[in-house]
Amino acid sequence: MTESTTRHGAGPDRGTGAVVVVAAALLDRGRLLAARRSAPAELAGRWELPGGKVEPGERPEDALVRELREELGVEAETAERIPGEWPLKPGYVLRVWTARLLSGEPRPLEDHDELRWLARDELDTVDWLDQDRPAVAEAARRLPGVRP
Ligand SMILES: Nc1nc2c([nH]c(=O)n2[C@H]2C[C@H](O)[C@@H](COP(=O)(O)OP(=O)(O)OP(=O)(O)O)O2)c(=O)[nH]1
Repeated sequence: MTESTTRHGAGPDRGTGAVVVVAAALLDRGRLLAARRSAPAELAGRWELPGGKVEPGERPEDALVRELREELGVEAETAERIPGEWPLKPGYVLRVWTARLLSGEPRPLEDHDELRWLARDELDTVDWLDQDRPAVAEAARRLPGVRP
């Protein structure tokens, strides 16, 4: 483990050395949850999939359930890993799972100041972080299509 990953408390991926950020395509009633970041300054105001860094020794799916509990105050379960891995800032990669709500209504408790449930035809209405756009496009394929 490098000094920087120790300092941040996040676990590097054993294969690549990159810190894995796990994020949820939380799907409910045909919509996807988008979350607006409140910090850090360079990301504030942009929208993302809720999640966070995997801690050392933690399974990614467990990290995601924990992050959704901490950030949104909900119980959720992961469903399907969305194939692929997307680079974030140097040394960080994003992996995404679809997730289902088990209980609670998401609230922006940490890291976010607004949440929105978006249907497939509404996904372009928020300003996604550039690095999230490919993952969001993949997640969108799991949403029901627009009705004619
Ligand atoms: N959660 C999340 N983070 C993302 C996304 N896209 C993206 O670039 N990031 C960046 C923002 C942060 O630099 C990093 C994740 O950090 P975080 O602040 O959400 O993680 P965390 O909850 O574990 O935070 P902390 O313990 O460091 O406070 O990845 C995304 O879709 N979801």
